[in-house]
Amino acid sequence: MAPMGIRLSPWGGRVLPAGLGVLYHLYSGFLAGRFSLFGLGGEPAGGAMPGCVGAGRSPRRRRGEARRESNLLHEKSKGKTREGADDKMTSGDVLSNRKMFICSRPGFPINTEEHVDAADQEVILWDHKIPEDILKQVTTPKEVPAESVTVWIDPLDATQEYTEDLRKYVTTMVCVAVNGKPVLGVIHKPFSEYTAWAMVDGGSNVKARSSYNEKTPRIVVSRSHSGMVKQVALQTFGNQTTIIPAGGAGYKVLALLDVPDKSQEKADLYIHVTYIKKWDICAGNAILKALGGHMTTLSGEEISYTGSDGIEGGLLASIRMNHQALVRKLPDLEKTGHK
Ligand SMILES: Nc1ncnc2c1ncn2[C@@H]1O[C@H](COP(=O)(O)O)[C@@H](OP(=O)(O)O)[C@H]1O
Ligand SMILES: [Mg+2]
Repeated sequence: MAPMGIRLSPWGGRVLPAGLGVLYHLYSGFLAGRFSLFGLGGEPAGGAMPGCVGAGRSPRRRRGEARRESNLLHEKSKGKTREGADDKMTSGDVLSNRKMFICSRPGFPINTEEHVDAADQEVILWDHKIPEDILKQVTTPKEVPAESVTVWIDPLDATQEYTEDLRKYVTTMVCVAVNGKPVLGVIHKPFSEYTAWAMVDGGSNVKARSSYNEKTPRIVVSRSHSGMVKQVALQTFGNQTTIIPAGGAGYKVLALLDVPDKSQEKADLYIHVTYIKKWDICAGNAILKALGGHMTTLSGEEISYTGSDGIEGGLLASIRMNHQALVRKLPDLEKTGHK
């Protein structure tokens, strides 16, 4: 098939093809290729690029890796979080955001972490072919009205850790929500080239582990936006509980799953107590939901992926556990002053 532009208008309001398009890019090496260019700081390898697949395998990728080794990240602060931490951004965030936005531009509202110039006319070429291994997994195609779809993109999760060269925490994420409910999530680890995806009532390439420790769980928490999470975890589950500080919301959801990547730590629960943005959590929420798990606020409310960018009520993620029983165990953060 001749290469086509990335505009997905031919797909109309069908969420399945839009989601599969995202998967296509991940599997084709697109994101890995773009990520390797993060150190370049200037123009990404666009223009004559033969397509998303080619980008993943080009000599530019090797040059980009060399630059990454030299630490040319063009790090800056976008401002402060509510808790006063630097809200960091690098050229990696910007370049990844631009490529993911353009490559996913389907005519739906897209919420991305970084700003995209509306006048940016770059065209990414791809042939709209979905690999067989993905197609055969998606068992129940769905058609939904375009107005009900929102897409959330986190072009580089764990930016703080990326600036510290803690690459194992870094992911890129895409999520499709329908009527605010997370339906399709993709979490990609560009530095180990591992991708997890799952679609609610559809397919997945990742599963839950066979057992979890509900009584004295290992709890994965933020290392850079922790707030009072350790106190909350220990107060709820006792001093025997193991706390695993880690970067990135994508990494922390993967910690709950059966992920073959060697650099991935394993945990039984993911708890976050401070404010967090929806592009950080939508993909993980969709994957957990598709696999029978849960991601809610700390008071057990479902998170709606429409409207505001962030959530105030903290986060509890679990799989193969009695989620509502866990919610009941947690203290009321407003009352205990742990917020
Ligand atoms: N209090 C807060 N305010 C704003 N963003 C927050 C936050 N707590 C966590 N996040 C964001 O959520 C993601 C996971 O955080 P953490 O690693 O601390 O668990 C990071 O996303 P980015 O790296 O995409 O900015 C981080 O910036
Ligand atoms: Mg993020």
